[in-house]
Amino acid sequence: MARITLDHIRHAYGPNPKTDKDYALKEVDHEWTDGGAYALLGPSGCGKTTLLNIISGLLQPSHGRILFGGQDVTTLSTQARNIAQVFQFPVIYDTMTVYDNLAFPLRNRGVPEADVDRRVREILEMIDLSDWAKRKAQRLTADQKQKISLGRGLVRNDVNAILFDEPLTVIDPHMKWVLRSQLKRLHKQFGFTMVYVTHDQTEALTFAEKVVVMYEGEIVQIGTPAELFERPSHTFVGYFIGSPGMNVMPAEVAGSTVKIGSETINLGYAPKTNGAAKIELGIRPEFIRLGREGMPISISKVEDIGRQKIVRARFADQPIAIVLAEDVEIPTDARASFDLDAISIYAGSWRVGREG
Ligand SMILES: Nc1ncnc2c1ncn2[C@@H]1O[C@H](COP(=O)(O)OP(=O)(O)OP(=O)(O)O)[C@@H](O)[C@H]1O
Repeated sequence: MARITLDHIRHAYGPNPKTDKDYALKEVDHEWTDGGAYALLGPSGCGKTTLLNIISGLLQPSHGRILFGGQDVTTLSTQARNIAQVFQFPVIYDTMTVYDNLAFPLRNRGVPEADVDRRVREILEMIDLSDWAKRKAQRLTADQKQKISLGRGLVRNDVNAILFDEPLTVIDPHMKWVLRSQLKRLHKQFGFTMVYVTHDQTEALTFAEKVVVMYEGEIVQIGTPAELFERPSHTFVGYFIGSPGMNVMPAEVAGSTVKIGSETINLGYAPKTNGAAKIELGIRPEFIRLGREGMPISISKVEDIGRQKIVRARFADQPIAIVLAEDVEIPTDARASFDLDAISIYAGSWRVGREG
């Protein structure tokens, strides 16, 4: 397995890119750890596939270099990069048996037959297809075929990285959960470097150690699931991660106080806004408390979602969501207070630190 270095990579599909807008992938300059499990997460069109294709070698970046374990592979073909790939739809040989499909990548590299057999049996067990080993693949359902594709991706343990492009799209919801947990376990056991593309936050947050959140061609944060939840670097991460997403409200900062409409909150520190024009305050719905004290709000709706309830309200003329445990009573004429440690201040959509 290998460390992946993305060295000042950018990509434009059209000729002569001039401004940032011309790039489907804006500058990426990161190093991904050997043996790390990364998920590329973001909405449709944000550049996930572009970045994955640059890593796999299907696409040459317009700028920058890509290195595996310190070796420049920018101009190498997909095959020469020694990676395994699992795509959204099954890529298998219909006329071969399930067993032979899984054995193919190993036999292709001259692995001794005894090792092929041991490894194929392990994978068959993992994807729960041991009983189907001798059947022709064409007789299988779409989701069984996709399990073979996954198995083929995992069968070799001498690859630099395994790349997954929305691999669970055709898998039924229960099996999705099972396979995701198995992938995670395999990662722990074998330490594969894995890159997993998805637009589904649950999938990204349960699979990955590090989630790479992309928005409009840019990586806006790379972090653990907890970091993305507690300290979103960009308002988009706040909206996109969590359900409901973070409350983001226009604000004004003066010293260590922040004003939202006519409400003033003392932060206890001065945020470093550097005179930015667009200032916002972000707070996740889980960190707002309702009680008799605090700032005025008007509640419009309470949604019961099982162990929690979501309160929809207006605060300082802004819509706001609040998440409470199911057994928390909401007082009449409730007022709201924000957990100060959970407040983030954003200047031009990016989270700012403290002055001094
Ligand atoms: N071959 C291409 N030629 C021109 N533009 C392209 C090409 N492929 C992608 N794009 C554009 O690049 C941008 C990023 O697309 P990309 O497919 O990388 O996003 P994505 O996040 O993978 O989206 P999806 O989840 O829909 O696959 C989009 O604006 C898309 O229209």
